[in-house]
Amino acid sequence: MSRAQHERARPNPNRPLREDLVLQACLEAYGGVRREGRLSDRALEFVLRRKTLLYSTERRAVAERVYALLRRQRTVDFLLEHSQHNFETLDGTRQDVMRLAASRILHGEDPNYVSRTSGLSGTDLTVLDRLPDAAAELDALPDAKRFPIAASLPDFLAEKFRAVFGKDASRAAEAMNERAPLNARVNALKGDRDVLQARLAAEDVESTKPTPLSPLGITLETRLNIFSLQNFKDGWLEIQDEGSQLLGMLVDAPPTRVVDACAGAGGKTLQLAAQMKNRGDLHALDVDEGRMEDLRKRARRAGVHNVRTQIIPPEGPEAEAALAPLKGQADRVLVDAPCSGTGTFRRKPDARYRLTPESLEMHVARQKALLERFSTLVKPGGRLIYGTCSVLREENENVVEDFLSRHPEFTVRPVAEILGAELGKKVGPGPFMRLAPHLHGTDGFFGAVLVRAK
Ligand SMILES: C[S@@+](CC[C@H](N)C(=O)[O-])C[C@H]1O[C@@H](n2cnc3c(N)ncnc32)[C@H](O)[C@@H]1O
Repeated sequence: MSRAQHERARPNPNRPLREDLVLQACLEAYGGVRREGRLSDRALEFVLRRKTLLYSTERRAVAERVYALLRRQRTVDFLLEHSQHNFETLDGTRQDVMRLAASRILHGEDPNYVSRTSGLSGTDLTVLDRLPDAAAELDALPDAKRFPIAASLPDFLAEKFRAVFGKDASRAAEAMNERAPLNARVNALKGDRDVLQARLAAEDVESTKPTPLSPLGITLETRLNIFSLQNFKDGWLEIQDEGSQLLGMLVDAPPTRVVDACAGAGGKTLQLAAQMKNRGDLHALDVDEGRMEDLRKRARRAGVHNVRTQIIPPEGPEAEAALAPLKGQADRVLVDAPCSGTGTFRRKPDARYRLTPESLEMHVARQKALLERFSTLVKPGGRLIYGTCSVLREENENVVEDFLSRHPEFTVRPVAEILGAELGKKVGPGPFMRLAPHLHGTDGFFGAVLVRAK
């Protein structure tokens, strides 16, 4: 790294932001999501990689502002459309300048400062003065109309949130619109989290505290780039939400034969390898070659060497043939199924706008098919663990119930029997794990443990 690059990467919270550069980068990244259909993290990465002149504080501001707007996109559009009658006919860049400014005000920034720092030549920002009236209009709407707009959810999803959370739907959606904490899991192959906390303190990480539910987790607050920490490079920690850690804990993997059927980039695979104390056979399967490659890199960093990765075809006789050697062989099979991601809106705020009733149906059909296929790998007496990062019943309880109706050889094992009564009660109620940000501070996760008769 050159001295100039090092200087730019060094966080200095007292240096004023160069607002014109920040705004330009925000417009490019937000435009990439809204108009070119890019995923938010990819759009930001794409833009920020080229903005080599931005300081780290400015990069952070760009990411925060774009995410904040994506979280509140429907609300912001309502407010602007009701503050300026011709808003919808303005050119895209002007609209986005106004959206970014309105979102900053909505998130508590001083309106005068926002107006002063948001103007691109020719953009009239007097619209911002009328936002409070539009907000009052929104508040006055009947609840059924107000909720989807205030929560920035598509109508069909707002309805589903009501079905799941009832009178807590607003609180649940609000919590999904907060920034997620930065959580990590200690690599138990290296040591415990007290030791990790001490090591991070020695590396100048400002604050770490234990996560309340997962005994493996810490929440970090730091302006440093996690990936440049020596502890990260040495495999002491993995970035992983606390809810995801709890789902991993449900597997309770013995050091024998375990299958992680939708292993992806290996968030849970590495946790399972640690549960297995690096012994036995851990089969990590996925259809995505790129993610499997990431998994292999992460496994090397974590010092994991009981994992075998296998790319499998997504369906059809080839998929069945690829799985044949594992049929009836596994003590544990984790199906961490692809899903709507409704539990992870805090981290992927744009995901909600891509979801449709049709795509949800597609997820459900695939979840049922995956559970069916991978259940055949469980040996008698073994366990099938089904999980999603969705809060919707369609993808969770209903998929499990559908499976059980066709498979009397499987029965539900209450999660409290795996996690212990105290923790089990916190992640319940009922036999399944059902996590949500407003209740647990985690991402939304579902987990079910099914046991195959001997
Ligand atoms: C929720 S993600 C898994 C996350 C991962 N377990 C972790 O903890 O990081 C779901 C994964 O399922 C994979 N997948 C999709 N269809 C599949 C199939 N037919 N067989 C196996 N994996 C599949 C996707 O590629 C994706 O990586």
